[in-house]
Amino acid sequence: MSPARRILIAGNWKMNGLRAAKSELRGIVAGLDPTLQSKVDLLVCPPATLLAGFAADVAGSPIMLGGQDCHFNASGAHTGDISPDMLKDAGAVAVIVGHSERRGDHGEGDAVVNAKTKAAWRAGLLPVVCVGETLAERDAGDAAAVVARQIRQSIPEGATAQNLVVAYEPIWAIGTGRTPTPEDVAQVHHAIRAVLTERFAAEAQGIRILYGGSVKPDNAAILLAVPDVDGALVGGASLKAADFLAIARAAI
Ligand SMILES: O=C(CO)COP(=O)(O)O
Repeated sequence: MSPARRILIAGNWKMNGLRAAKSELRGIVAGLDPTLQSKVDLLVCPPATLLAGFAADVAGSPIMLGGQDCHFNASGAHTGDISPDMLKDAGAVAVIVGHSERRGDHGEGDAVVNAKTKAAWRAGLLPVVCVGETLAERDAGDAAAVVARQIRQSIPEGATAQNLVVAYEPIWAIGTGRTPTPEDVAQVHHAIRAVLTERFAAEAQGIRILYGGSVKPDNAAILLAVPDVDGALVGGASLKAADFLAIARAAI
């Protein structure tokens, strides 16, 4: 972690959470002590159905809300899709794009992720662009190369330290309880920083790169201490306020 980059702990609730889950959000708001607030940014990405209802609960707190995906158009005939402008209108300040579950379940390639990133920018949202290799790619020794290619193709020109967050999520580590070694995480994050530097020069030093994939309270400190890891994108463990806060505390 460079002191120039503020730690970001983001929770991706995925397709989990009914209105009653508001109690967890309230638990996060209540658990934010001054030390945590001064050192860590917190982002909660609930299902889109909960965003507008959650906005009132985070008002006046530094907790940010985000969407989990967006369409690349601002509006139009796209049944079932949600535009970045709609997310913003509902209270989001950020949006996850290119999550491997979107890439896998919905066939979204780098070009679509690139278009969604631009759409997020147009709406004034902070995109969290996800990249990560499959187990076969990791076993073939291609993890860094695959991720570098995704970074080159998924991130449009014009990225800055303020308008982009990258999340490295090895697909085989998501929801499995398996994580890469700190050395493996360091190698891929270093490769990501190198490609960002090649493309965005000095701006790259300020772009936050999160690690995601089976981050839990008991492994968070080790993962967050890895060089070039500037925070975490947390799935399952973000659903409980106590776990999410424990991960955030492990970062400081
Ligand atoms: O995909 C993830 C976050 O976007 C990671 O999920 P888990 O933390 O449940 O492995």
